[in-house]
Amino acid sequence: MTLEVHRMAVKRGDERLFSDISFRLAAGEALVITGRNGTGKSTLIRAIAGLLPADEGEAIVTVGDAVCPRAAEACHYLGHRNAMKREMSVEENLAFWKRFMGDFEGGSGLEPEEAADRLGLAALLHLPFGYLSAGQQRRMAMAKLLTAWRPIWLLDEPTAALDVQSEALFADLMRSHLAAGGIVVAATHQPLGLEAIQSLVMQGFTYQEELA
Ligand SMILES: Nc1ncnc2c1ncn2[C@@H]1O[C@H](COP(=O)(O)OP(=O)(O)OP(=O)(O)O)[C@@H](O)[C@H]1O
Repeated sequence: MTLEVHRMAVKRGDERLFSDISFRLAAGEALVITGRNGTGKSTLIRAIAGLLPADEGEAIVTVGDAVCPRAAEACHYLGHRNAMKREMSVEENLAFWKRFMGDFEGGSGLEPEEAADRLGLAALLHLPFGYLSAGQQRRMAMAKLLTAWRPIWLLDEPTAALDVQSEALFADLMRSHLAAGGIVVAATHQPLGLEAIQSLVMQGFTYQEELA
């Protein structure tokens, strides 16, 4: 499979934040988006996820020779916020996301217990999400990625609030995802611990692309 972002431009309000953003990733490849605050990293991730309209250009997902009619359906978005209900238990939150997201063709997600276990937090499944520490909450949000198979992970500052061990755990999860034929696009100010990743530096209205 491939993810191709073709000459994308996005406006917020009346202002065009960036234009002519293009890149192509194949199965097993990762891209890190960096750049100063406010240059549009989150906006680009959200536009690829289909959560914001592109002013120009588009994200195209192909599986084999076929173009996916709705690219967003191949994507799993993890934003700044964890997107979990504080009053519901961790298990209920993960079960909701599993049902809501569903699996994309070619894979199947884990049960909530197993996903939480992968993040080393199975013992907290019965607790309301709001009782967890900030780092535990972020790890549970990562468990969400495992409950439904979506080949393209779109991650916005995924490792914020994580300790060193959790960062390493998440790097392992990303490596497994890539090894299973997934694609990772991450906006981050911190190193992700992945080898041989592509890099896109947002520079406001212009940008430069380089291979790390
Ligand atoms: N709804 C909106 N209307 C107008 N401008 C907006 C809106 N939402 C965001 N912006 C502006 O768009 C710009 C890009 O925001 P974005 O969150 O994409 O930046 P970022 O590169 O991810 O920043 P950071 O590194 O701080 O997370 C910012 O200047 C922000 O103020």
